[in-house]
Amino acid sequence: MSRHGTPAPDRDPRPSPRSGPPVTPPWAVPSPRKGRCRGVAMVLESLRYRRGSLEVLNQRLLPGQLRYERVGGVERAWGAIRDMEVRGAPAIALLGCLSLAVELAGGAGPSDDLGALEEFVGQKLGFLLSARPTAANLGREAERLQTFVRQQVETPGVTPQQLRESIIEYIEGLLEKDRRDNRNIGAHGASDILGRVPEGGPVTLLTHCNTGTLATAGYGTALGVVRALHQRGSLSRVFCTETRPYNQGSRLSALELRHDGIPVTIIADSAAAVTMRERGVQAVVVGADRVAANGDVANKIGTFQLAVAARHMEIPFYVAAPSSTCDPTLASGRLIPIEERPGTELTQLGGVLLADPGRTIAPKKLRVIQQQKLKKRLEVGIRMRIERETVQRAQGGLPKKLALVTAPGPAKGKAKKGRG
Ligand SMILES: CSC[C@H]1O[C@H](OP(=O)(O)O)[C@H](O)[C@@H]1O
Repeated sequence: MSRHGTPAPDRDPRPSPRSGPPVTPPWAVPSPRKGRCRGVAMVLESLRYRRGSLEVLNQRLLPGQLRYERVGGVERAWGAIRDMEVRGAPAIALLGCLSLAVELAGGAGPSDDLGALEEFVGQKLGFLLSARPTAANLGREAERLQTFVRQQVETPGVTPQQLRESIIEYIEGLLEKDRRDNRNIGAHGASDILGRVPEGGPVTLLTHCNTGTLATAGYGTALGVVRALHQRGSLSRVFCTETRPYNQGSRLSALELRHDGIPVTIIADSAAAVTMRERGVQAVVVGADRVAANGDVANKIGTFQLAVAARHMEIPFYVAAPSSTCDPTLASGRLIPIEERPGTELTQLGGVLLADPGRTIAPKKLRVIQQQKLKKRLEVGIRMRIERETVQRAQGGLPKKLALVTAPGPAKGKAKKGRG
């Protein structure tokens, strides 16, 4: 009986749709020893490196299993990158370079000829670059490393052993640099967001994919902004898209945010626009795989529609990325190589068949245009595209002799087409 005297409705025996029975990943079951779970220290790191030894957290197994796997060299790193056991543009770059450092520490490569050692390094980096094409970071770091090696080779008196040592040290320095960069990105992003909201927050954000500790050496890029806001006491909540097909949002971002006690809610990808409108999202923050010279951004599939929805609702849209993600050699996003992934990533989930494996559009990276540049170009581009498509459809249904007045096309060389 309710307190109003009316009979209480029969209790629905099913778990509430809002919160089903919580299933804790077995590795995260608290153990009596403080700060540890089932004997595993509760620290989520994508890479564990000591000189001569490298282990990676196999992200394909998360959140069900927390398993670190040994990477003895470049070949294993290539496989881990291609199979997305380690993913995220900065983590890919770090894994590639560190796997080379491990090989060099183990004595691989020529030991008596500077030029031959330089060539060995170049070949290994070239091979690593073939694993996944879209993210810029590994390519940029490889370029910087090769410049460093050239300088060392040209330094009078340097021995092959010294060159080897200096390359290892250079690569080891990348880990700390990445963490530092991420903290700076987080601080700048947080300040900028807070500067735009009344009374400086707290703010509600929406993010896509995983750009956190697991995608970097630590702290994260877009999730670095989320972390910085949380540390300042200025984050109300972050909505995190599940990010099909590989679910980096629900499997990885939600995991690491909850792990750090940051208020996070997972939403279906298809709920993003309505969440922005109904749940008071004040900024969208995403990472990037590559940023072209004109500011075009390539990022996880689904980013473009978030940018369009944010623009429509006048919600600020941030792309958080380190300089190694920027590729000044490409004039525009149309030149960014876009990764094609197997269709099975869409039709299967953890080996379970979700769809008839007929024709699928393989999941791939998608280009978006940075919000700062969205203002006019995206708006005009979208409008013209809609107009063109409407006109084409209308023309298809018209008698041949009737003409339609069409909107002027984009100026030559300035056309901007979305992909994917
Ligand atoms: C700071 S991670 C950058 C980037 O990595 C993600 O892609 P993936 O999981 O395919 O490697 C996502 O696009 C992030 O924005």
